[in-house]
Amino acid sequence: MGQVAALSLSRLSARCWQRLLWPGPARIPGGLAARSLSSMATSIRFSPAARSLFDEPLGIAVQGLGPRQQVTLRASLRDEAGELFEAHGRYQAADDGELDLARCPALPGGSFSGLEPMGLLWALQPRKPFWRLVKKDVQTPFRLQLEVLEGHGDPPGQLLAQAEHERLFLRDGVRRVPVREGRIRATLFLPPGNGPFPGIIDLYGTGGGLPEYRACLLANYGFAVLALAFYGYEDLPKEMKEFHLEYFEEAINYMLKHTQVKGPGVGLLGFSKGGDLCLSMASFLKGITATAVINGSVANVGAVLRYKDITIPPLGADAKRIKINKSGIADIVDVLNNPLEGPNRRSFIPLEKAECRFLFIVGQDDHNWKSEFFAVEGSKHLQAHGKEKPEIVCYPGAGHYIEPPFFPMCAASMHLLVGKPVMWGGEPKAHSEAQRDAWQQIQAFFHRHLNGKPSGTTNKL
Ligand SMILES: CCCCCCCC/C=C/CCCCCCCC(=O)SCCNC(=O)CCNC(=O)[C@H](O)C(C)(C)COP(=O)(O)OP(=O)(O)OC[C@H]1O[C@@H](n2cnc3c(N)ncnc32)[C@H](O)[C@@H]1OP(=O)(O)O
Repeated sequence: MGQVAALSLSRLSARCWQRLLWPGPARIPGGLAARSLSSMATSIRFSPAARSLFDEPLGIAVQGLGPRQQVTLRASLRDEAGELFEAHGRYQAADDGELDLARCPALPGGSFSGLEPMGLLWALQPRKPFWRLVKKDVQTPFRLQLEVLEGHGDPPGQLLAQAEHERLFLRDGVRRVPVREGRIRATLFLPPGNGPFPGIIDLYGTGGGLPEYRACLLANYGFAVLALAFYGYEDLPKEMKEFHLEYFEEAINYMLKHTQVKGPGVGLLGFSKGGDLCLSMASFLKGITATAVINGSVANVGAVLRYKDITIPPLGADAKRIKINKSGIADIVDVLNNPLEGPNRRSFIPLEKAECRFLFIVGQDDHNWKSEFFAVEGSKHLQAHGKEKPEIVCYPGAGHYIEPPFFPMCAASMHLLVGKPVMWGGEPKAHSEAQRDAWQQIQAFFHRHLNGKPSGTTNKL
């Protein structure tokens, strides 16, 4: 093995491989031999070294650069559909030839600028228009590729170093249990050990399928989390026409009967359409202690809701209120009718019937609908009926798709109800900061309200 390889190998950490590419002999006047290897071997250091959880910060540093050398760092990953997501940052090494993203600001001209240690992740953007980063198989990691390129040119200069890092979804010991009990179509994530653990039911919105990634990331923090499908999955209804709360009631009872789920009640976490379903569950069903809604509606939307002899119609909408933004993409923020006006009030969810605590997470630049208006009106409604004031956390500059930390912001994608791409809103940096804070707020809310009683006093259904 050549000297370069030997030198390179000596730098390899046990768990983090990197392929040093011999940059070729330095073009030194007079054709002299290349500079000493040590000055040529650039290396990348991740912390943690080889793998980390997707929602955890990742330390990134580059060593072996020249004093104040200008380089471009290019991050990329391919999702499970093979679609490429990329981001790059322009940097200048310190006087000692080290570049630590925690201490060194990105210069203008990249995907982001300023001191952004995680910018290479949250600024990832797809080559395919209207594509969103989702993780379908949470048992495998995303493989993050990082390249260090000479200079700030476009196209960039020669490759100085590259490395790979795995971004995981399941912490060691967290169990993934498919649930096909009765009509329930779900996946339960259980922390290591026997529990019992505070239980949460996690609902995404319009789109069908069974997104598991938020549920499993949450289970990494000690919750038993049930990712619940409710249409467009296996033998569930194919379309969003009507929902029966009895299906969701079955999921609550499944959780409260589970030996590893702590009673007396579960938490609900709902995003978008999943949010108003959680609010309806909280209003009509028993066994719910805490409900967190991310950019949800306080009116039933998109499909008829039924429970026993009760029917809540979907809030009306008017396609004429669809705007087209300067990029030619649909903006549906005004499409829904006002649930406080006239017959639309029949769609307002009777939150006053709920016996749980509420948390509303709001992206103030949400363009799917008026999430802040919904949260404020929900709060007024609860207080007007003598109920506890809900927690409302608003994030300026955050759009509709508030996901777990470091998911890149999706500015626009196909809205399966509208049948065309829509803009979701948000500004990437503000949206990323909102995701990090919201994730902490949600965990704290559930720990506060689900861990209230010692586990010995639980009374299950
Ligand atoms: C001009 C018409 C006017 C109409 C007037 C307006 C009337 C209607 C308006 C009413 C007002 C609003 C009422 C209700 C609003 C509801 C609010 C919301 O919920 S907004 C959406 C929130 N989204 C989510 O919560 C995500 C939910 N889940 C999913 O998206 C999916 O589970 C999944 C993508 C994570 C995976 O699903 P799966 O079924 O496995 O995916 P599949 O490969 O079958 O793809 C299905 C379909 O989904 C799209 N898709 C898939 N992957 C991606 C991706 N990575 N990025 C972007 N889009 C993706 C894609 O379109 C797929 O369809 P294809 O035909 O295969 O392209």
